[in-house]
Amino acid sequence: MSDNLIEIDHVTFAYEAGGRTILNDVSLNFRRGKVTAILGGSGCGKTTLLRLIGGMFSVLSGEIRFGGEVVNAQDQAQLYRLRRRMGLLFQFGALFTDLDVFDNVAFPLREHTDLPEDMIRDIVLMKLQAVGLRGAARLKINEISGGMARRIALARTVALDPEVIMYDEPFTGLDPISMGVTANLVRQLNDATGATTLLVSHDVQESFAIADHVYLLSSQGRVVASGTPAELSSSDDPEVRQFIRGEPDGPVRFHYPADPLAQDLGLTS
Ligand SMILES: Nc1ncnc2c1ncn2[C@@H]1O[C@H](COP(=O)(O)OP(=O)(O)OP(=O)(O)O)[C@@H](O)[C@H]1O
Repeated sequence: MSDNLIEIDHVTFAYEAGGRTILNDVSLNFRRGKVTAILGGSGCGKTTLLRLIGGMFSVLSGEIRFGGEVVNAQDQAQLYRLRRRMGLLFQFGALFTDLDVFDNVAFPLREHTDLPEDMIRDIVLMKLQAVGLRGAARLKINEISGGMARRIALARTVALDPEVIMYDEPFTGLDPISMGVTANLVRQLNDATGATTLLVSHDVQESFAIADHVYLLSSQGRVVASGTPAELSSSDDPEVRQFIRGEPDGPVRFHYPADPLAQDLGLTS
């Protein structure tokens, strides 16, 4: 059995035929049992990568393999089967506001399994326990904070014990304490369940704190660097350093390409 649960092998992708290339010959491996972070600026194709792993679109070239099986966006039966093994938490993973906390976490279990209600109850309480919110089981969604909502969404994502848990920007919009709590939970859920975690983020600090391995994507849809957080932190590559330190200008330019300002303002003769 390969060490990698998911392999992205020389993948090129555009949303429309002949349209802008979003991912440009990228290769990434996601090791079983590890937390791998995919970092990069806004619009570089991080979410797109998760969608491709989920088989929502077909790649133009290259291959995506999940557990050795080529993900084929055209094969609906295969996708249904594969997606059952994936937990996907998209940005602001919405909770159902007409259900309470307990029923939100129970939802995927009721929807996708024939488990009896007493077993569902035990699983839900265990998942809520794992995120520290068992005591909040009967609260309504409008009674909980944003940080709690994120933790409940995590509990719901792992309800079916997925082999891979994919998080898209799980830290967005959280205060620093909730962010730290959420980051630790992502790590703990990975380690406690033996799952493989993919974490898409542009938050360097939180991602580096919990990831085993990091990929940095460029705005051209290429892998700029990969390594452990320590390796990337000590990188001499100017683009890596710019991203990690959050510097506004560097190899990645602040200004979109333009004619000289003076020329645009009509100040040159
Ligand atoms: N359904 C779609 N159809 C066409 N273009 C899309 C679609 N979804 C995303 N894009 C474009 O693909 C590019 C990559 O988007 P993507 O959401 O993958 O980036 P990202 O790195 O996740 O960004 P962010 O950090 O802002 O979420 C963007 O330029 C976006 O406008």
